[in-house]
Amino acid sequence: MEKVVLVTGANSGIGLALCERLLTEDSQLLLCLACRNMKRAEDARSALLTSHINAHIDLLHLDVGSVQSVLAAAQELKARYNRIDFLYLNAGIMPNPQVDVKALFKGLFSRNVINMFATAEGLLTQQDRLNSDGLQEVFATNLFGHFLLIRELEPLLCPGGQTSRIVWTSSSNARRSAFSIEDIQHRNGMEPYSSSKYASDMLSLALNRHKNSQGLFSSVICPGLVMTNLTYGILPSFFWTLIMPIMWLIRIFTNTFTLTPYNGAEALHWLFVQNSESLDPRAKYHSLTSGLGKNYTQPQQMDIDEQMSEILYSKLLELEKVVRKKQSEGNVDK
Ligand SMILES: NC(=O)C1=CN([C@@H]2O[C@H](COP(=O)(O)OP(=O)(O)OC[C@H]3O[C@@H](n4cnc5c(N)ncnc54)[C@H](OP(=O)(O)O)[C@@H]3O)[C@@H](O)[C@H]2O)C=CC1
Ligand SMILES: CC(C)=CCC[C@@H](C)[C@H]1CC[C@H]2C3=C(CC[C@]12C)[C@@]1(C)CCC(=O)[C@@H](C)[C@@H]1CC3
Repeated sequence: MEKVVLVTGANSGIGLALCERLLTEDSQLLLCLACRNMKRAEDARSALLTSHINAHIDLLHLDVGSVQSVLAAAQELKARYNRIDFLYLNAGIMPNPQVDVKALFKGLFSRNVINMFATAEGLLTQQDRLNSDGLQEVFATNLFGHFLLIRELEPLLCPGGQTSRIVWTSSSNARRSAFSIEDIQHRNGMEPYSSSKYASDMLSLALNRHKNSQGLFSSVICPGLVMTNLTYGILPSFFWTLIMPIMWLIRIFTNTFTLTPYNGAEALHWLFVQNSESLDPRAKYHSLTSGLGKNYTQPQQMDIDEQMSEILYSKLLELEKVVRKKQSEGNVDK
């Protein structure tokens, strides 16, 4: 039976590279590209079809940052498919990033330099805003929209007698100290990206606890530092051009500088070919590239508190109720 695979944020960067790799791995795949911009989705589909002429590629309009769009997309998916084998939750944003140049230079001459290049700890802040649903945009896009999608797709993800898999594109930038259980949307801080990725790590653990018995397994990965639209948005383009040779040089010494989307998608692809029983729910699977350019995947234990992940899960369920109520009231008003 052909596998049904859905990828969010599939039209560029790591998501698009993943699609390319999945089609090479399994030509029978039924691949669905879930994107917020249909022109970009069409272009991605055409690009994939040039190297995989007979591939079965569907498109779906999905803005994960919008409650209404997630609910409509889920309805459409339930009409189209009777199960989903793999759900890759890859769409993500890092709006208005600011690099702390002083901390960068200080870090360059410290013993922490390798960790700084791997995680950007202490280097990055972002300016977030409220979206039209009244949610913080980074939280809504990177975490909550995906949570709502999972909840809506439960009938397709837990069909009974079969296993399904969820894979989150998280980050090594996910940090416990950037997250507060009192402020899960990160309304009050300057590191919404780090907070949202830490929340996705915790949610994955909670999902495993609640859903493994129904055949649903969740994992998280970090693609390493990859040059994509997201990273190009962090510094002016002339600066990237200037430091690109340095980046490739650093790559010889740090395996986390995967740099290309193909390399960054390594752990996502690796998980596709693993059995669900062999997965560790507490591990983050890292895409790594050696100095000689060899790709591999390595698990690393996550710094997660079981109890806090359970509280986060309950808070997300509560928020789900609130947004659903708001949504149905909005529909009645129309
Ligand atoms: N690049 C890196 O070094 C790292 C990236 N990551 C994570 O990898 C994932 C992919 O990012 P990357 O490939 O780097 O960057 P890209 O910007 O190339 O890809 C992000 C994708 O997400 C889509 N997207 C953004 N917002 C929404 C939305 N509201 N609804 C639907 N789709 C949306 C984008 O669509 P559109 O083209 O329309 O904007 C795009 O297809 C992200 O989750 C990111 O956090 C993690 C660690 C490191
Ligand atoms: C090479 C020199 C001299 C400067 C570049 C410095 C930073 C711009 C760069 C250092 C570490 C990078 C990094 C990311 C972005 C760019 C850096 C801050 C990420 C935060 C990108 C998104 C992620 O999710 C992380 C895993 C990356 C971690 C490292």
